[in-house]
Amino acid sequence: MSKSIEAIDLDVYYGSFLAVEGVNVRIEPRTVTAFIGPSGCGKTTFLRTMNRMHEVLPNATVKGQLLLDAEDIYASGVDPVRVRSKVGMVFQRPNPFPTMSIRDNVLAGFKLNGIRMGRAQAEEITERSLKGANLWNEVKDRLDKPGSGLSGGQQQRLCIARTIAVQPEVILMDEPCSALDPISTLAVEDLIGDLKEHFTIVIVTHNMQQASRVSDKTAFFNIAGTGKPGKLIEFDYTDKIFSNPNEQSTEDYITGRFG
Ligand SMILES: Nc1ncnc2c1ncn2[C@@H]1O[C@H](COP(=O)(O)OP(=O)(O)OP(=O)(O)O)[C@@H](O)[C@H]1O
Repeated sequence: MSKSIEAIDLDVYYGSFLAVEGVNVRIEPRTVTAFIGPSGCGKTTFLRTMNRMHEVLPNATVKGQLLLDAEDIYASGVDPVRVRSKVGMVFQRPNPFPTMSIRDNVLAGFKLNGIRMGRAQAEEITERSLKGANLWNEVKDRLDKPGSGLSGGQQQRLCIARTIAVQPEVILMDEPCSALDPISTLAVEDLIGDLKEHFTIVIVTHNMQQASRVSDKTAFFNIAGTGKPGKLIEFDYTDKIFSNPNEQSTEDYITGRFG
């Protein structure tokens, strides 16, 4: 079941430094949302608040609310580990566990959480997740081989299989194609289109073509200068952002005038 995400007056800090200020945004279930904006405007920082990864850093804090459907994930008593099992994350560089087999990589989320399962269930989850990541046909005959033996694009799809294996509701992707060649990038972009049938997806990207190809809505973040907080400037349908944005700074950014 994919879920909506809503930020209400969200401020994000590293110690006393306010990195992102006053974000209000509502992301609908089963949509793809792209975060765009110049370097340092807080895209990754905000993304990492959505599964409570931000607070893993010392003195990193958040003010405001972040609702997953109706539940504030920052309310007292909420277990961040449970949040992270519902809100999965795919990183810039494919990071399969190098010595683990392809199968064990897919099942790693269960093993790390001490969840045991029988062989039949393990096989079922492996096949379902690899099919869901458009990787099954390429690896079904070598499930016992190490994940590190795959190409970069295959490794990234293996990481996506590992993420969807635990059946999250939201998938966060931080520049998931920046380390991939154009063919692998297209494979991952196609996959994102398939995944949104089941998941709510948020993707940080520096690639304007990619944002316009894969996303339903786009959030443009900007920063007034070094040391100033990043802010969400405009959030709208991707077609609108790329054809007729409301804000001059959005237009300047997407037409390459800065950033
Ligand atoms: N671990 C950290 N400690 C302190 N400040 C940080 C840390 N990570 C990021 N920042 C600061 O927070 C601000 C936002 O950074 P962030 O990486 O979120 O921006 P971004 O928009 O994702 O940039 P990029 O497009 O370059 O990845 C920047 O001023 C950055 O220097």
